[in-house]
Amino acid sequence: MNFKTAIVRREHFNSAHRLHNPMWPDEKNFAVFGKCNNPNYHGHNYELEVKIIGIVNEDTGYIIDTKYLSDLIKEHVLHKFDHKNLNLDVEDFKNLNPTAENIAIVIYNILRPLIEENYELKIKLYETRRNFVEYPY
Ligand SMILES: Nc1nc2c(c(=O)[nH]1)N=C([C@H](O)[C@H](O)COP(=O)(O)OP(=O)(O)OP(=O)(O)O)CN2
Repeated sequence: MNFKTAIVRREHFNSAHRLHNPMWPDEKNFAVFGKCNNPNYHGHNYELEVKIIGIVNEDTGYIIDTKYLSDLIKEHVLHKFDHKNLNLDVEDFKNLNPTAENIAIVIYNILRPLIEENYELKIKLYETRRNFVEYPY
């Protein structure tokens, strides 16, 4: 039996950030990013959904063990991002604006090499209850 199915693991992390383009003057940064450009930074309670799509293994009934997936996310993503200032503490954002889009892409690029090639990986990241990003789309 070849059942292509998706399994999703949800995790969360809390991070501070500031949206800012260092190539622009302060006025333009404020005009584009508004309150998200506040130099004092601000925090979000991010909700992360990691979706793995693949064939269900006939022996286990699993696509991937959610405990294993959770441990991967914790070790490689949450450990780096949780209770951190993304702009100041996380190397991936030293030269990259930590928008929800860029955070989702960074998370995908961290996890992709850790997931078997024959599985699809999709990231959904909620920055607020009403704003979320999906990558790849
Ligand atoms: N395309 C993007 N637009 C915005 C991003 C982003 O990452 N990508 N980020 C922000 C702010 O950082 C923040 O997420 C917005 O916060 P807020 O305006 O408070 O959003 P809420 O949904 O909670 O509030 P509303 O009252 O519903 O607007 C802005 N844009």
